[in-house]
Amino acid sequence: MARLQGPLLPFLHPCLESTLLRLHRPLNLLSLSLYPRRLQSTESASLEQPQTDTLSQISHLNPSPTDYGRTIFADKATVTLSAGSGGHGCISFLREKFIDAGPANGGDGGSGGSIYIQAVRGETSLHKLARRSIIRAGRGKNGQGKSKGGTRGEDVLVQVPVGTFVREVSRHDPIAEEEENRRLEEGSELVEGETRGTWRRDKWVLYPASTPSEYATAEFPPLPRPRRSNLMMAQPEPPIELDLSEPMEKPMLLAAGAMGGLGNPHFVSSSDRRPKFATRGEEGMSVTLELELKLLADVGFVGMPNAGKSTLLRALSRSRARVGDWAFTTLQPNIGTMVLDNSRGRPQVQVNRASGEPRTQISVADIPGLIPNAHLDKGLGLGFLRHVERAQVLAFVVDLSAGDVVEALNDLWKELGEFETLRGMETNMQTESRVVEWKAFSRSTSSASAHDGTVARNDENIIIEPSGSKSLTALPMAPISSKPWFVVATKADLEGTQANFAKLQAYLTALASGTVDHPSKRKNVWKGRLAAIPVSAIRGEGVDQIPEWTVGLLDD
Ligand SMILES: Nc1nc2c(ncn2[C@@H]2O[C@H](COP(=O)(O)OP(=O)(O)OP(=O)(O)O)[C@@H](O)[C@H]2O)c(=O)[nH]1
Ligand SMILES: [Mg+2]
Repeated sequence: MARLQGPLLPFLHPCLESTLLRLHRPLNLLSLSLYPRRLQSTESASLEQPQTDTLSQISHLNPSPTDYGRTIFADKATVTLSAGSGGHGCISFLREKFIDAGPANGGDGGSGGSIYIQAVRGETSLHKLARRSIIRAGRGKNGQGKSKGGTRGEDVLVQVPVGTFVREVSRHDPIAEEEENRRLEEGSELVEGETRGTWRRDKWVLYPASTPSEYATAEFPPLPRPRRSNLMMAQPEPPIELDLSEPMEKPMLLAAGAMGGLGNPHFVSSSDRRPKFATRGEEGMSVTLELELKLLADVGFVGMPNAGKSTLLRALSRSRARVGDWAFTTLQPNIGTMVLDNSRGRPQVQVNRASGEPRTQISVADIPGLIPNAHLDKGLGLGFLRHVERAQVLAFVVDLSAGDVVEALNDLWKELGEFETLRGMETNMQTESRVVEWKAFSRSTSSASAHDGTVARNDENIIIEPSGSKSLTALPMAPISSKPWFVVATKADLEGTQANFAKLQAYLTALASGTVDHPSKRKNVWKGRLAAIPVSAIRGEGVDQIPEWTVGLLDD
């Protein structure tokens, strides 16, 4: 029998194979009961399909604290994008049989690579950019002999989540600087013995194997003007400020690569038939940008620690957010995706009323828990509240088993209201510190300051906003109280939660009719239809209503 074992056995002895399988089956079952973890593996799947499905469903919604996917998240990033420099021009001469000193045939250098940006669905965080402080596009290759131009440098595409705001912090544009230098030089008088255009020896390349002394004494013609590629015309006007709130079909140019240097045929003249120099490629520009996620997700879960937000996210999406029965299990937002499903495994297409874009999914953010006095930076504090501002619709997740839900909802709203008040004060202080005001300012200073800051004139006051300070102001966000919201009352599977839910419903009815004040204590609050959805996230019951309700609010 031992000799008969092997991969060919089923082909050679099909009758033996089936008997062997029958013999082995009880053994397999035994090993499964010894290692319960393997119940979810493929072996058991083929044996008892329906039971495994329920088991994996249960383990997905009630996982052990160690069963989670690590989330890496960053909502801000500062990166310096450096466009590729051009390759150098080449110094070469034609050489063939019977032609030992032919004409110049050095190729031009290739232009540098450019940097593009594209907002795409599927990206949810800026962490990939946050850990890279510099992004460089490829340098153009140098020109070669036989009039071969250098190849272009490699382009770089930066993909960011939809809802990213991009602002320029600073830029270094060598071509603009050189043009400015030339302008100043042309305006000045020539010093005796100086010839124009040769002042930048470092812009030239000499033939290979030339010595430094030859380089120092070589005579160069006037340096050609710095060249800008046609692509540079498509660059956004500085300072860059982009609100990428929609997915982009095509990437957008941010920084175009610099032009390559000129090969030696460009410098052939009647006096110098065989020029032994070429120009270096232009230096690529670099621009430092601050990227910030303005829109985190379509729906944001707001709740006390341990309310069951992460479990709810697991029930709504395929997220593997960490769940644990202690406070602050979640420290970074987890973003999940709810697929708008017609229950037949095919996404349902709904048209987004605002943009006309087809909508097949909704992104959901499970935000860390909020505790009383979070607005004073307690718990995860202000960092957390920033995420709430970035959701389009808020879902207040309240635990039906943890005391009075109406009180919990009021506490949550109180924190949000206090945060908004603080936020307003902060914005005012920021504006005040940035704006320096002079009364009866003389007009002559305006042109000088236009170079390094912006000048605005309102009647007799002139306000100068110094651009020297690199910190950008906080992004303007929609007020939290103006966002559509609803309540998800979770843990409805637990005993005695019905009365609590009834109380919540009565409160929302009173709120809608205006008999009680809005819990945020703010004016201009959102006045839509209020709803409380009872769910048991751990059993995955009642959660189907959430996508439907959210789409309604998003389209409102
Ligand atoms: N019975 C019951 N328990 C639940 C339900 N949802 C969550 N839990 C339990 O509540 C505990 C906390 O759940 P989490 O999902 O981690 O709560 P969270 O709001 O994300 O907590 P933090 O991340 O710490 O803010 C876990 O032990 C869950 O198993 C539910 O619907 N029913
Ligand atoms: Mg959590």
